[in-house]
Amino acid sequence: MEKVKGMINLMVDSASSMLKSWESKIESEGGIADIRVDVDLRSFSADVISRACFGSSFTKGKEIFSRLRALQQLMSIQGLLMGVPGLSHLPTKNNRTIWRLEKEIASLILKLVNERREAKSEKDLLQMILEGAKNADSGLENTDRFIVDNCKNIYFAGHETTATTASWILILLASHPEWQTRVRAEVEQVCASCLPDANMLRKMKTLTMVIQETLRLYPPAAFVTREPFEDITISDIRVPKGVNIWVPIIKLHQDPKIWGPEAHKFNPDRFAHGIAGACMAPQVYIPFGVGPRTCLGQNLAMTQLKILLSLIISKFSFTLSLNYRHSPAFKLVIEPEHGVDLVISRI
Ligand code: HEM
Repeated sequence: MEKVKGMINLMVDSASSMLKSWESKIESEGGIADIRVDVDLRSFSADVISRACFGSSFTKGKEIFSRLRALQQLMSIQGLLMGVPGLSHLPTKNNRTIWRLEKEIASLILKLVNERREAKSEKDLLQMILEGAKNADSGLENTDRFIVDNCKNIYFAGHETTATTASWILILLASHPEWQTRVRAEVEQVCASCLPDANMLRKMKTLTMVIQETLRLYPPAAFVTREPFEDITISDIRVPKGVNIWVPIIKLHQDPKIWGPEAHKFNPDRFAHGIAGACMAPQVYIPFGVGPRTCLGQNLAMTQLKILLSLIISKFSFTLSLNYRHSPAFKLVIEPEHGVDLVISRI
């Protein structure tokens, strides 16, 4: 969290430039505009992850992000078949495109890495990955693979999930104006027309509840996966060593036996007394996973979401556009299939 606090200014900076573009659009359209926001949210979170972890901007990583997005779309077509052994080695049209994209992403990342090696920059995540690779000392091919895999992981895990969560939050606030009003009142009271800082973010209780409830109903990561290293028994199910176990987060998050009869309803108040107060079994609330492999970036994501949302809500009011079609879809993350269109006006 201490490291994340040092990133707050760059997050405010990235969000502000996106919101300026919304302001100009609204002004040019006479005070109210229908804006497709999900693409902007993705660029915003890509910019934050590029600057926070890789010391470069979104513009520089743009080609990597666009190929990762194409890769994500292709891999989601395979859906649950993804875990079937051998399938990814068949030279189908999809697989051949996936292999091409993976090669291009790898060479773009290595290009970025070489520029960094020459520039000898500060100790950000990329620098730590490079040092880790040096220490592993396992031959050039393996070293490059270590670097590429780690960078790819952070690029993808760090921006799609956060951008998608921001999309779902805006959809839910647009369709629950009473919560929009409550969050706006809190932000106005806490920030008093100043830009948000770490201390202010800590005080945003209502906004935190809204984020928690959104992550309950629309957890972007659909599954947590595990592989047993030996034969195990869970309840009365025998799971042999090496079998992939997929835990569907959404089933746990919306089980009426755990969350009550209104489990499917958007009600951030259920988190008024924390996660333990919200349900019968707090260990099933796992939007960021669980245990030693829990999400590495959850503080970064929560901070980024609070900054973005507090800035949006203090400047704009919004409703769902008639162009919006509700269709949560599994595309490696659970995202709004047809994008997010909002009708936005200045306050
Ligand atoms: C709302 C945003 C996010 C959500 C919902 C989310 C969710 C998750 C989930 C469910 C896992 C799997 C955990 C497990 O298996 O127990 C995970 C892992 C991971 N996440 Fe996130 N994540 C988010 C944002 C981020 C960000 C911003 C970053 C990077 C800075 C990040 C980096 C990672 C990494 C590196 C892992 C793998 C950790 C490991 O295997 O040790 N995530 N995330």
